[in-house]
Amino acid sequence: MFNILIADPLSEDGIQPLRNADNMNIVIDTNLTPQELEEKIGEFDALLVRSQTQVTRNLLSKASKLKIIGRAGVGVDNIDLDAATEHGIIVVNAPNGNTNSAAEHTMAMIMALSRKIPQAYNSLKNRKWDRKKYIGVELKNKTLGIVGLGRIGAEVAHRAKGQRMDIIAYDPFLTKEKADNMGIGSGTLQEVLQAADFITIHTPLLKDTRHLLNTEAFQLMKPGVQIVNCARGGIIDEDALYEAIVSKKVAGAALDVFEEEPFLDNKLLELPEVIATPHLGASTIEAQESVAIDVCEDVISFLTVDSVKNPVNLPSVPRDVLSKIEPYFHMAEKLGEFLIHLTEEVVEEINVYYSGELSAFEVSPLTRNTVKGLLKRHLGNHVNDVNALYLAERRGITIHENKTSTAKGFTNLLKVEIKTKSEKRSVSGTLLNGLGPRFVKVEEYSVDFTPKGHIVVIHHKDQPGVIGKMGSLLAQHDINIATMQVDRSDIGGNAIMILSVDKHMENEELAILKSIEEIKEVFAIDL
Ligand SMILES: NC(=O)C1=CN([C@@H]2O[C@H](COP(=O)(O)OP(=O)(O)OC[C@H]3O[C@@H](n4cnc5c(N)ncnc54)[C@H](O)[C@@H]3O)[C@@H](O)[C@H]2O)C=CC1
Ligand SMILES: O=C(O)CCC(=O)C(=O)O
Repeated sequence: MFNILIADPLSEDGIQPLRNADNMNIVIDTNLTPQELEEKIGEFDALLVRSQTQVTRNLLSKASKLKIIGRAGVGVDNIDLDAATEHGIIVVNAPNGNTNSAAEHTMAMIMALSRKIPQAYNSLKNRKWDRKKYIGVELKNKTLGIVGLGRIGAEVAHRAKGQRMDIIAYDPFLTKEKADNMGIGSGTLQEVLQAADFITIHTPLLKDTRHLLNTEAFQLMKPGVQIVNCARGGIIDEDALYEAIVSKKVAGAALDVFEEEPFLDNKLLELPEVIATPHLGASTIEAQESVAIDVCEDVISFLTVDSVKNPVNLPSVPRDVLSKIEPYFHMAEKLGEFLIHLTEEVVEEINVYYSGELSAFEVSPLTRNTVKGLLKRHLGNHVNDVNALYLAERRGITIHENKTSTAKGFTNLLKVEIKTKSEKRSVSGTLLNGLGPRFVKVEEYSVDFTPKGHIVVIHHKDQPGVIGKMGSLLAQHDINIATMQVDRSDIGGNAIMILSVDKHMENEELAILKSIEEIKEVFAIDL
């Protein structure tokens, strides 16, 4: 049974997939104080939130069972992603479900701002019939500057064109060609700020976008510019905006989001030029249902079959690519698990080589699995796909991915190599159609065995009688050899023996093998 905590209000229809799934114990508690949440979080496998609950490093340090955080929405700035990654907790969001609603809300804000609708409404409510005070401006032929042309920014552009506005956008990923195809202009941030009559922000809140609109940015703008923020508080420096409005540089601002949320007081609200909503961009029945369904489906899928559609702290791999590389996941992990047992030294470097058909794919999930397998020996089950690379990096291990299209006789080959201060060890595996994974090389030796069960790797001198001695010693200890592979560098040179035996080899049994003069190294690996 998985315990799921829903800590912010989610659409009841949207959480139906969770209610319908087997083994899910759902607790809905949207009134927990941060302290209460900290006390409870240790019981839960999954946490579902919107933008209100702050998922801090401190909270995550108490979340000993937590495997997944679902953010029913886009922005994940209320979740400490680094801490989640370090704890091996996957974060998923719902990037598409509220795009329309946020774009529609932005358009509603632009129109309400341009015609001073909230101010006029308030005045009328106060029984004043004032037609002179609330003269607005048309949107037609005005320039809308869009900062951040992702999903929502692009939807706003389409809608604003319907209002016959001219659009100019800035986004680090916006090419001239893409802008031309959308029938909009593009420019640098400075050009957009200088050209626009209305400016709307649609970036995430990141280190680079914090206070993107600050005093210097306001100075670049046209006098009388109007500002809309339906993205995140903090992208606009609220003090600078306040000054820009008081000095009449900015004629008006429509804000759905604020530096501090929720709040009871904010000096911007004292200004008649400011209209505001309490973070309602995604607050529609459709958006709430859609984002809740998306995260619930990912939570179920993660807890039951370990796959997700919208990971935030894992690379997202297209479904068709995933279906091609998925069969290699198990082998990648086993290669790592096997290889780490061939050294007692500190690993400094991991090289993963993808050859043959594998080289055509996005393989980073396989590298993660390999590193997970490598680290598991010393870090246990605490290491997973989410934190494997982070944990390796923190230990100063460098990781390289290499690809070649030829696979030396195999259709696909995955080779993993580790380097320590004084050693270099490697193992290669291939996936045989219908036969599953086979390990085909250990260091320079050609072998062929299934990475399963109790494996013994023996480095020895190529000399008559070694195999016999070893076989009889194992027999004396009632250890049955199931399979045996032997290869050598040259006659009388170094050789390797890979045994698969029927039981786990105890240290004393390994010591007996090591006592054979021609045997140089023995490793026992349980896969
Ligand atoms: N008010 C509300 O209720 C809602 C707010 N949002 C906010 O809207 C934001 C945008 O959402 P989406 O469009 O879905 O995200 P998105 O990821 O599709 O688009 C964000 C765009 O911002 C661009 N960007 C990043 N840094 C930039 C910079 N320094 N200057 C210019 N552009 C930059 C990115 O390249 C990307 O194209 C989200 O981060 C979220 O915080 C989203 C939904 C509802
Ligand atoms: O959960 C909400 O209502 C806020 C939505 C939002 O801000 C987002 O998706 O980034």
